[in-house]
Amino acid sequence: MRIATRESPLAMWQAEHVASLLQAAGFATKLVPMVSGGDTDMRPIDSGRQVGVFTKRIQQAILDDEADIAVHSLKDLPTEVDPNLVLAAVPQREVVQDCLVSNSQWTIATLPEGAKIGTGSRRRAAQLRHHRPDLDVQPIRGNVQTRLEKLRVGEYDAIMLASAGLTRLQMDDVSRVELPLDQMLPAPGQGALAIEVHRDAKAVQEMVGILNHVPARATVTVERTLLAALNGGCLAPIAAYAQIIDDVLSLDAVVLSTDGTQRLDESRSIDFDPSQWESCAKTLADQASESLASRGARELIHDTRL
Ligand SMILES: NCc1[nH]cc(CCC(=O)O)c1CC(=O)O
Repeated sequence: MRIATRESPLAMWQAEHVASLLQAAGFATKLVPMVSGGDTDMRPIDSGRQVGVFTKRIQQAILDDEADIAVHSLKDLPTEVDPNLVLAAVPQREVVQDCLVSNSQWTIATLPEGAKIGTGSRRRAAQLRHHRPDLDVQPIRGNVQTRLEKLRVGEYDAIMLASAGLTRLQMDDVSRVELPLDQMLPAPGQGALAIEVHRDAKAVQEMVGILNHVPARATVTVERTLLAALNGGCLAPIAAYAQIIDDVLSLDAVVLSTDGTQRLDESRSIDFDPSQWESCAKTLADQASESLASRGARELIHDTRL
């Protein structure tokens, strides 16, 4: 099984993780590393570029038969699907939270007045500004290691990252504070992996299907359906986190203005039936997106500045 992946350390870890799961199931694997446009172009991520900067090159490898499966961070995968590809599996999800990384274990509450915070994410920026309008939020680019280096040399007082990335890279020595979900709700799909396969490669789809985790698949489907319904794209200040606890599928979602002054939130739940996971997920997402849209969510996210 040829596995297409980006070359960044995090992407390589993720691909190796999927490879080891497939090996444990008896399949031989081979990594096919490649460089995506998102890795070479260091402009802020939304300055006139299309969505999918991290995923297109990897997807192309499947379409060109250079690889059998593509491993992505699900969060980076655009909600618009390529008709020639199928999402064959979403493995069990890891820690979903974001964290604040600084040399002083700062929390959102204890950050010094006017501190300079690095993030490329409007979702993170807006939630942070909502709590702390005094902070100076500035763009940052590059992979996890590059960002940590910028923090180390003092370009920023703190940066925000997904905890999943630091956990996967075993960066336990990095001084960070996990942010509570009620202050910093994650991006749709954060902490989950996505495995895409060619539409026609039915045998590969079936093999990879053993890695699919129905609760993970259902929860990310809720989050991504909501994002798509609000025309969000991966860059919008939309946060969503779905969970299944005791056969109840629940969703928390937040939509903000970029400056953080306006904030709409939504929480709802429905009974979860694993055999109907897709319709449960879509029903919950539709109810939530209608509620948010009726309160002006689509108008809020038009502003594309950081
Ligand atoms: N956009 C980059 C990206 N894509 C996925 C992750 C982290 C891993 C994950 O969320 O699954 C990251 C880095 C970050 O947000 O800190």
